[in-house]
Amino acid sequence: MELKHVSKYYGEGKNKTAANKDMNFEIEEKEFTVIVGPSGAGKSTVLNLLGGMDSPDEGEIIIDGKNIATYKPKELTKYRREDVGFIFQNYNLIPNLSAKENVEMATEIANNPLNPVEILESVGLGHRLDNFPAQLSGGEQQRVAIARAIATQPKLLLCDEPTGALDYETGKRVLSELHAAIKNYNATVIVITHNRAIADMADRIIDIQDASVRNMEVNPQPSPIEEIEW
Ligand SMILES: Nc1ncnc2c1ncn2[C@@H]1O[C@H](COP(=O)(O)OP(=O)(O)OP(=O)(O)O)[C@@H](O)[C@H]1O
Repeated sequence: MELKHVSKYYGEGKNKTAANKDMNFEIEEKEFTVIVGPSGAGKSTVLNLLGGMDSPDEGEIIIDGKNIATYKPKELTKYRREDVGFIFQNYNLIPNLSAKENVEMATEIANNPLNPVEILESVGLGHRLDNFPAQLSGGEQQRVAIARAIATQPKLLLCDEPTGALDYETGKRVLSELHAAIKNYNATVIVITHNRAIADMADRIIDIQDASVRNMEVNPQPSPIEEIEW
């Protein structure tokens, strides 16, 4: 995928600010990419653009040879539903649905979904199928969110601070499950993080500052997750 001269503005007149300004980068398929940068730099904005939750004001976003920046709302909905999985810091589960029902929310509208029970078992939650989010730990809730996101095998897994609310060990487990999606079904994974240590496990590190790409590095030897410490 490639971003070419992407800009996104918020506000009008003298309040107009660029959340993304002439943003350019490329990501190869099946890579684990980490986006780092200070608060307010424009990381979530670019993730939302990649996920078709919003459209840029300028530039092109090329995914699988298609420029999604030109998509109409209906095409964007289809793209989000079929090609993208989202993971958020605060899990975003539906409180009054069980773990299994939360995953079924995604699989019921998908074309080739995995089995919700099997996918929950694969993230170690086979014994938690009927529990509600409030009955689960933070790490367990995030693993339900991962199960929900990967149950439709999206090409693109977009994660906004997925370990931000988790302790060290649980954070590592969540990262390892996100990484497994690359091997398991050829996903491309992009993770926003404030934790630069996570960059050691990435194939690619994109550093965003002041709404633009400050630096991009390809990591020739990503470390196994078990070896990363922070
Ligand atoms: N919906 C919006 N309306 C107005 N301004 C916005 C909106 N979304 C983002 N911004 C502004 O755009 C800039 C970039 O925000 P963004 O959320 O992308 O940063 P971020 O790097 O993800 O920050 P953080 O690490 O704190 O989440 C900020 O100045 C923010 O205030």
